Amino acid sequence: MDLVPYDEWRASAVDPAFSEWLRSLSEPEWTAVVNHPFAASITRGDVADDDMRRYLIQDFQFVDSFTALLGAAVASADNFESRVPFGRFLGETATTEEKTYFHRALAALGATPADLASPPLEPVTADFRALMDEARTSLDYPLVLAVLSVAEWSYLGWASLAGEPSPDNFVHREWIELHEGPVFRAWVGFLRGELDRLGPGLTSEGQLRVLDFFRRAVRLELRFFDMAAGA
Ligand SMILES: Cc1ncc(C[n+]2csc(CCO)c2C)c(N)n1
Repeated sequence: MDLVPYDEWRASAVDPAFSEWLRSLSEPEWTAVVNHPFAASITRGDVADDDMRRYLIQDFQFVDSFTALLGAAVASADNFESRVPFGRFLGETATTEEKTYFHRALAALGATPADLASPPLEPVTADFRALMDEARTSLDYPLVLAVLSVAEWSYLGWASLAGEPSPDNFVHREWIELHEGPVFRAWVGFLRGELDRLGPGLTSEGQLRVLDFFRRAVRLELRFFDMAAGA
């Protein structure tokens, strides 16, 4: 979508939230991520083991940089109240659930310890890690938020489309469960709320910089699923 400045867009928007400006200006890629055939295949539980293994091996490398970026959010947030949810998420999800899921799922798919420790990176994985490193080293809280929100909000998007029954295979079922439900929804709501709180007060250049990071992250999510689908 065209680059309409936030103040101009807000005047005629149904939902004038800053996060909604970021999302709607990231179309059509946003919708392509949420409705991606690979994600739909996860929700049906019919991704082939070889494809799921390749995706999760690359994603484990993604999650490593993502976890480092959560640390940058703790460090760069503008107040104590905001630091706490990042610290809680780091402790509860990133270091426990996600880690045990990856280890169990990749073992079940026949991956080796080397596949987890230092696999060859696909170009999109390297590019995504570079964007997260750029946000992390900027220590600019709205930029950190932009990249984190895309990762979490877009995953909530496809996982929310999962129907019943859940797949029997735990590799598929738990990957869906990690990305939906009330706790994950509240976490995404918190991230969006932070963007909505801070975005409107940025200069128009600052707002466009946040949009640039947001859009780059959305394009990388799309390329990541394309890679997983073997495209
Ligand atoms: C390419 C890619 N984008 C987003 C996510 C979503 N995600 C990343 S870390 C994390 C927290 C722990 O669940 C979540 C939900 C992903 N896994 N892979």
